[in-house]
Amino acid sequence: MTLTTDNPASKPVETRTPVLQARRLVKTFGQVVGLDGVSLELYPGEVLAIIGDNGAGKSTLIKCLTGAEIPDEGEIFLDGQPVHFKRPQDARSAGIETVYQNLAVSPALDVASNLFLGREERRKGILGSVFRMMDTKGMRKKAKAELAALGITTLQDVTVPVENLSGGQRQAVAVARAAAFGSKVVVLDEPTAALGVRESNQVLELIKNLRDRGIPVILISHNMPHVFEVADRIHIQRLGKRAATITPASHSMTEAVAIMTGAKRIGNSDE
Ligand SMILES: Nc1ncnc2c1ncn2[C@@H]1O[C@H](COP(=O)(O)OP(=O)(O)OP(=O)(O)O)[C@@H](O)[C@H]1O
Repeated sequence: MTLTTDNPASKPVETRTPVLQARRLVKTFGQVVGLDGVSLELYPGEVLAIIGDNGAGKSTLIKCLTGAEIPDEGEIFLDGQPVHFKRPQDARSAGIETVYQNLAVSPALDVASNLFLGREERRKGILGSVFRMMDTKGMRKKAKAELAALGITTLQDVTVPVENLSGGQRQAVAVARAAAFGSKVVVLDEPTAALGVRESNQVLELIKNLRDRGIPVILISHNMPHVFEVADRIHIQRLGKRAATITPASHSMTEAVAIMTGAKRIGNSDE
């Protein structure tokens, strides 16, 4: 990490280019202000958590970053270049993969088919080009390799329909799908919300593996212990603004909650 301390306020200044950056995003819904000038930076090799009370603007922020909403004002940069996503497919094509809580997997399809959903590979030669036959064997082999690379050991058989898997295993498939195929950024919306303790721990390990493989992660979560376990930095949303960006080392969970609710204010907010 490149940090300098020679700015007037003698606060550390980040000199690296963020992988993904938002500058002063504004999004209104009629009279309701969803985002009120929010900035965010995601740096290479980090897990950035976004926390905030209900209605603080977490989902709206993520939607703007992933093409599901178009901000009214503000700018978004990917690898330092301005981007203007009009729909989720634009963000996906640019390498931003999002795993939403509910629509993450197709239950009737097997693990390998889910990993390759929308990117199916055809057989070589005339069987693929004319008869449009899928390269099922090849995709299964690659799916296994991808799961192994992510350290996912709970999915031995990639031919099992996803509806037969546990909640944690399904989430692992969804995350693996987002992480595969050279994605630049993975956004996870409440990935542990519906999971038990053991399954949550597996997903948290998976998030750490993604980061260790060089894929930065944005994690939205209401679960403070999970956030404090995996996040390198924590962006706190409050009333449509960034109230602060902290780290698990700089602040306690109690302080994070106090900032979230407005009981405590600190210097680096956009408010
Ligand atoms: N499509 C929409 N139409 C109208 N208002 C909306 C819409 N989407 C979000 N809002 C409003 O914008 C504000 C921010 O909502 P948002 O869903 O981003 O918050 P959140 O932090 O994700 O909350 P939660 O934790 O409850 O999911 C809220 O006041 C919400 O009611």
